[in-house]
Amino acid sequence: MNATLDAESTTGMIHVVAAALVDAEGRVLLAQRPPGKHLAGYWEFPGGKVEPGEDPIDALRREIREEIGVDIGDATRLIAVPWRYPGKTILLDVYRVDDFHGVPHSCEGQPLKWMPLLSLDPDEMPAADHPVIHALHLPPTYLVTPEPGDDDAAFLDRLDAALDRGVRLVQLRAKALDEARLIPLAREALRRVRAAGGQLLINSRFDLVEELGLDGVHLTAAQLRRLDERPLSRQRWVAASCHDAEELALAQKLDVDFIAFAPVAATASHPGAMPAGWNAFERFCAASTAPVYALGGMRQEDVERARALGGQGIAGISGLW
Ligand SMILES: Nc1nc2c([nH]c(=O)n2[C@@H]2O[C@H](COP(=O)(O)OP(=O)(O)OP(=O)(O)O)[C@@H](O)[C@H]2O)c(=O)[nH]1
Ligand SMILES: [Mg+2]
Repeated sequence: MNATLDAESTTGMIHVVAAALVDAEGRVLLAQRPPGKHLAGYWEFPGGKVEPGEDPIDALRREIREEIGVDIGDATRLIAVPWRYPGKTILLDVYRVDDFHGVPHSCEGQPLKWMPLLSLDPDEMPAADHPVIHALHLPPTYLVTPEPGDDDAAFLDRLDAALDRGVRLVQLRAKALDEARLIPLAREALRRVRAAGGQLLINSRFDLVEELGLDGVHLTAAQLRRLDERPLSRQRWVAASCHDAEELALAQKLDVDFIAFAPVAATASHPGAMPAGWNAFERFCAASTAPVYALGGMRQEDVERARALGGQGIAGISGLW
């Protein structure tokens, strides 16, 4: 269940590096864990334990050479998941590798298979890998719409412009609209987001997700306090906003798929809120098992910084709209 780790419990954590090796067709390589080992039979990302004093990237190169006989080029940080199994706590530190030399083959007798990114099946992978699947599916930017004003047509034009710029994950945040306006607006926004190959979540209103065929809900921190179980099936996204470690624990208890941590920097949309800063963002990402977007005062240029600190990317209202 909830695998949030506080500072004390991270001591004794086994640091495991693993590679999501992605080929030119967008397939990812999985290896089956051998009989008799921890989590035998599950399909995992190739990798293994970092040796004492070893640099994680060196460990990744070594493990990938030993296990599947390929040399890796650039490896980009994807997500590090702190996870507690009975009797064993790991930090599953996963890198995405699109650049590798050689044809992967089984060096230790383990079965290998290439899976299309969108067909990864959580049921056949270890629990610590479930957030990694999400991190592979989520884009680096997450657009949160501003409150629609009086002009729906102008709002939808701005949405189209964001989609044209490459935004693929959108949260419709329209808390002030009554249903007579909200429902048709959500339907039209969904049509446009889908036409661009994107996904649309709605703020708060999980009750509308199935009815409108939306891709999920984004919960407020207040909802995290009220709900006692995940409001939607695993087939839909459940995201949440968090401001501190206490809210992270609530989000993880509800098993949310990803998180927006706010406010990282000062933002015009929430002028009274005290920015938490990048150091707090990095600590929050390290404690979270779920992918985390930086929210609050973010601009496109901040994507790399957020990723370098262990985040999924940036979420934004004004900076992406
Ligand atoms: N490589 C890898 N390990 C994972 C993944 N997910 C996950 O929970 N693990 C766990 O992380 C640890 C990886 O360690 P490992 O590959 O070095 O070790 P092992 O258990 O195979 O055996 P060993 O101790 O004989 O080397 C195992 O406990 C494994 O169950 C994953 O996607 N890739
Ligand atoms: Mg291994």
